[in-house]
Amino acid sequence: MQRIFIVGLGLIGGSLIQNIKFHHPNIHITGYDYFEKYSDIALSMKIIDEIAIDFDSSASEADLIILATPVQQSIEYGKRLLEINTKPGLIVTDTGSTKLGLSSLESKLLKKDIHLIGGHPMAGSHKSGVINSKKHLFENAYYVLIYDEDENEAAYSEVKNLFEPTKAKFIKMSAKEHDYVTGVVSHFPHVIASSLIHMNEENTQVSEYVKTLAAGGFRDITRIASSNADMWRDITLENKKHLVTLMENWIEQMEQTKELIQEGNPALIHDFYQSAKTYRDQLPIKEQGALTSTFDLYVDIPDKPGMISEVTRILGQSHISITNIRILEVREDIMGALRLSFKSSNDRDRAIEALNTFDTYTL
Ligand SMILES: NC(=O)C1=CN([C@@H]2O[C@H](COP(=O)(O)OP(=O)(O)OC[C@H]3O[C@@H](n4cnc5c(N)ncnc54)[C@H](O)[C@@H]3O)[C@@H](O)[C@H]2O)C=CC1
Ligand SMILES: O=C(O)C(=O)Cc1ccc(O)cc1
Repeated sequence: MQRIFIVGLGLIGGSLIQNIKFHHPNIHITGYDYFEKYSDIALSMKIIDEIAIDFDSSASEADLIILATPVQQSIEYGKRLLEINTKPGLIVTDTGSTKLGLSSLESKLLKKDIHLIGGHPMAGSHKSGVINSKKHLFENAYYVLIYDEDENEAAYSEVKNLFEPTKAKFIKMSAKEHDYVTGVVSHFPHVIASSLIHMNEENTQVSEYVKTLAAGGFRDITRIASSNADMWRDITLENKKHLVTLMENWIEQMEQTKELIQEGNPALIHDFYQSAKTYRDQLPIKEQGALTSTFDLYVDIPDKPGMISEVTRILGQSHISITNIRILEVREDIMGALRLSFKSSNDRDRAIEALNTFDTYTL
């Protein structure tokens, strides 16, 4: 493979291409973004070799195209490929959070000797843009790959081999199953997170403290409401059918929950929380997944002077970089916890070892 064309130089496109550039410096990478400034940034970061003048000319020279734009834009580019001249055996993959729309073009593209392998790296962040991209972003995350046609098997292996150094865990799935599952685990929770924020804002009319006291758990559960609205508009439109069904289920469940609260039976209310806790506690949350993008480590620190600098000193001595540090729940009379973020699981493992005189834990 000699030439890759990446369309959409944002968080995901930027991260993927950084990884490819690092492991395959000889592959020529052309980049294109709707906003010129993002192409300029990507060029200055040296993660692309050249900025495309337009989609058509760079697409016609490419051996592999990566579509990393909001999903509806990627579908438009997929359709455009049916209209223009492309190299024989061209491979196309995307990074979109929904898969059915683009994958429905697979057989048409195949007739033009274009091999579509849908892709969805199930890792990311509420932060967008090439500036936040990093080559480790997909380490240990699930990466869904999608194709239907037997003739696309070789292209599937090629895409998988190219992305293997990301250290993602590849799963092959149908587009239909993918859109249903991600609707449940990712898209619908985004709707709820944004709705909770709207609810908070409406209630500030009753008391301003609703905003002031919105910390801790409320911030955790609504973090993803800070995501890019263009991206979530497209995901919502593309996965509308599942989202409407999930919303109906949710409304029904909320009705039952309302009755549970109105009835006020302590044992049943306890069971409501306990059964949720039991199920959540056995989710595979230790692994990097769609809900985490950094490798966090919690360190218990006695509330006495110098403990935080002691932790950072030990890590510094062991040459382990911290990407973020946050102090949680430190009050005068209790132990505090430090949340340290690392860029890879390896760094976190080394930190656990280096901090062996402290109690450390991961969630
Ligand atoms: N953010 C996340 O956590 C994840 C996002 N995805 C998917 O990856 C894709 C990209 O998402 P991000 O990188 O997060 O978004 P982003 O907003 O960071 O980057 C998207 C880039 O595409 C550019 N763009 C928009 N329309 C364009 C067009 N018509 N032509 C060329 N460039 C265009 C934007 O200017 C932007 O630079 C989306 O389809 C999203 O659903 C997948 C996994 C995780
Ligand atoms: O910010 C988060 O934790 C996310 O939810 C990241 C994310 C966003 C979109 C995807 O398709 C997959 C992962």
